[in-house]
Amino acid sequence: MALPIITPLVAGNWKMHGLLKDLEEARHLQALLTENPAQAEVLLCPPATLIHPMTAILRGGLVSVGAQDCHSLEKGAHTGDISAKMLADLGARYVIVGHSERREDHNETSEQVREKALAAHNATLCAIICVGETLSQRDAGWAEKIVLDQLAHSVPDGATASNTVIAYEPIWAIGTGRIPKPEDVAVMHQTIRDHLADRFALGDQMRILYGGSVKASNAHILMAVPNVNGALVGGSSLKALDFNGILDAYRSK
Ligand SMILES: O=C(CO)COP(=O)(O)O
Repeated sequence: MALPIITPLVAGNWKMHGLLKDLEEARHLQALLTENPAQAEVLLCPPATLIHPMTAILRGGLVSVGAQDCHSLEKGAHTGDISAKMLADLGARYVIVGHSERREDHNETSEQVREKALAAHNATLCAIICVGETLSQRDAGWAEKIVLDQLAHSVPDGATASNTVIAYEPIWAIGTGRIPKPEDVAVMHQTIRDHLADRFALGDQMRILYGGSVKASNAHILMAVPNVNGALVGGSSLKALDFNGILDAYRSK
């Protein structure tokens, strides 16, 4: 059977970095991509404060804008929270949910992540649902079991290849400069693919991103692993030149 053609997604997660002046990096990235396009969809997820001005700068270009979290309800008395509908209203097209930093900092459970992903779908946003194991879980040989459990509870039943992206981010690789062996990435992404293909009609076409210390120097290796359909990038997405270097993995030589 022929393999489905999947358009890769390379997404930058700015986390809690970025002031108005840093929108210059988004503008620069857009210019670099226009000059030398990549065979991938490109996305920046800045802090909520920058979503609206960033969409204004990037309108009509090759870089989309997303958010880093949303509330599971559409509106209500939830001081400080932002709904998926509000993010869509600002021009966001994607929202990251269940990042390990939110699972840790805000005690988010997989069930809450699933509710957020559903809210994203209802607001016509694509949910980037994050999963990943800690180092002690990997060392104990539990990595696949942990990730399968997160997938079972975090990915809502209505997920499709167009409204959902999975990001596998081993927690011990985030911000550490350490990356898993490509063969370990291959095993985990195959495990995720099998789960998606079993559960969803077009699960074989859902994008599965790798995240954790992706940079220009390792992107070619990581992006060539089977079932890796792009990257979720933290630190190396903050500077246009660094992020553009990662996109070289999706440019012809
Ligand atoms: O958490 C990440 C992206 O969501 C990865 O962060 P780093 O690329 O900085 O390791």
